[in-house]
Amino acid sequence: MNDIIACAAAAANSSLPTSVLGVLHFLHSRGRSSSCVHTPSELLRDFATREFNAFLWLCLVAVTTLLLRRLFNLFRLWHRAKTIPGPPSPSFFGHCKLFSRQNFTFTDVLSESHQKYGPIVKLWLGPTQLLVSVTDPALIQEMLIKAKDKLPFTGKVFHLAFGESSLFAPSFEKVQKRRELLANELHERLLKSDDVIPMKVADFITDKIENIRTKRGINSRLVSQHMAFTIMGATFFGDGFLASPKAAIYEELFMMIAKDACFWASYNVTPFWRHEFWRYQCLCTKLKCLTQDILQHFRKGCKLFGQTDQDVRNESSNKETKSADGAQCCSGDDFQDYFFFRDLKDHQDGKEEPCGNIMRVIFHGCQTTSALITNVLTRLVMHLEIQDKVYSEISIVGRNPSKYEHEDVYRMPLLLATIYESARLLPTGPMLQRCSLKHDLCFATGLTIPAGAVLVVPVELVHKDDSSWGSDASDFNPYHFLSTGTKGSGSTEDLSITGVSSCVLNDPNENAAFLPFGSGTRACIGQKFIIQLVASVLASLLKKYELRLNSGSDEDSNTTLKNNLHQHHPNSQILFVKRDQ
Ligand code: HEM
Repeated sequence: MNDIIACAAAAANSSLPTSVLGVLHFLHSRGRSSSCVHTPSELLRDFATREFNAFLWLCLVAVTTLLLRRLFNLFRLWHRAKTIPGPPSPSFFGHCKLFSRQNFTFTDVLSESHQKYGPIVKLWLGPTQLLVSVTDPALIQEMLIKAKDKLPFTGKVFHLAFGESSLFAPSFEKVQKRRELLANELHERLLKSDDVIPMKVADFITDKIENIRTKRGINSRLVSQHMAFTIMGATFFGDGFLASPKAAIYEELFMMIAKDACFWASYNVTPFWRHEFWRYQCLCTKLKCLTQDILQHFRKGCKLFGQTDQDVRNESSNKETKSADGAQCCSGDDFQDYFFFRDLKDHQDGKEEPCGNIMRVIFHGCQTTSALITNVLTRLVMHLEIQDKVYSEISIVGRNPSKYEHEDVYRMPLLLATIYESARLLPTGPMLQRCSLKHDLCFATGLTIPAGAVLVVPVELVHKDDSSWGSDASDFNPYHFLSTGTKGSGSTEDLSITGVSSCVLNDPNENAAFLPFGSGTRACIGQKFIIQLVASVLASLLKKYELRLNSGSDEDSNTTLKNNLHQHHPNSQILFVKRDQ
């Protein structure tokens, strides 16, 4: 024993860990007090058992505290939710079974509940998951301003396809800076007088339509996808990009990824064991490399895109960067001077994918814009009287072009109203979703929504609510966005031909029940920008072509929800009939 003590003393002077000293002290005290003699190994085992028991006790206390806290939160949630009206929960598992009832969608369940219980209802998605749906415009406005976060799984589609990035992230703190930068950039572009992207984009699209026009017409979804991609591509890579052979590859890759993105994100556990998943991941990597490749050329003033195909091939082969055929992508440092990265060096956390944000925005912009254009085209071919009036409006404005042609769209109230009305009747996203994970949400009315509840706005119900839109809320009527006034341009005589003579476009965002672009803290920042571009492109198209529904295609305007986007179903074939000019 003396050896052991000597050892301990030596250790005390050295840097032995204190736990070892503890063992030695323990052995020493045991050796002195116990009458029976234990071997050191027995003593060590005894000590280890006690330590292990202590550890188990600690774990037990920690887990019990955690569970008690959860239980406390659960009771708090149940107690606070009591004040919110809603159908009684049919079982411990909540209302989930209701949603799986055949031919009964989530919106149907919400619609039924709202009719019965008023503009704010709760539904239990499970014993611990509370969903609160709001349809009252004033409450919605307040809620969308106060609840800044989205659910933790929001953006999984983007994350899986494009890696770690800040835009579209659940936490507002994380997206805030990027939102501001992108919004400023888009705003600057709108103000730039020499930015004639809309005209070039429109020319490019008309050329394409000329090439793919057949006697049977063009599939509306296909042409809309192409228009949306052209708009987004020109916006982020410059209009020279459109003429590049890489544009077609890029578009194809994007469409392939868009088709499967929601499917792979729907897995709770990412299916690493499936070959198809790895094939999808491979496509995503190719897209990433191609984006970097294109951006690198963008940095050099987009000269590449004005060059011949041969130049493109030569230049590419000299580069370390490989294109869509796979392999190595260039480093994020190469893009530091691209506007998306400007001023962001201080905010980059190092984990972000260099092109993640651009791919996210292009993806979101393409998906939503193409859904909106399909929707507008379908409305125009189904309401020829409106198409004729829009055409008259375009012709009149065209006779007196403004200083910058792309500003002319602001002198076409009926065209803009048609776009807004199409977005109202078929919003691209059926639901806005928010949450406040940490704090209860207190409304001016005194209502409190407990922290942790999922907040949703069933946009379609709000958009078709008679109390906000009148008795014809479900009908297509662009005049919902127009009011009679004295503003407008062109001669009164001319404008009276259009039937919208003294009509003025109301600011759609003044109506709290208009939410295709969301509202509040996390509202879409691309709204103004995309409306202007879509209107410009449509004006150029309608000036050149009369749109007709191919008699063979189905006029049924049933809608489906695909990849979280509303779509007309079945797809209409549109004839682009050339006008005499
Ligand atoms: C017709 C086209 C578009 C529609 C219908 C649309 C719709 C939406 C909607 C509904 C949201 C969510 C808003 C909310 O939760 O309150 C959103 C978010 C967003 N949109 Fe759009 N969008 C469109 C085009 C664009 C474009 C062209 C851009 C950029 C160039 C853009 C950038 C964004 C961004 C960055 C967010 C994320 C905001 C955040 O997470 O904080 N959008 N958009």
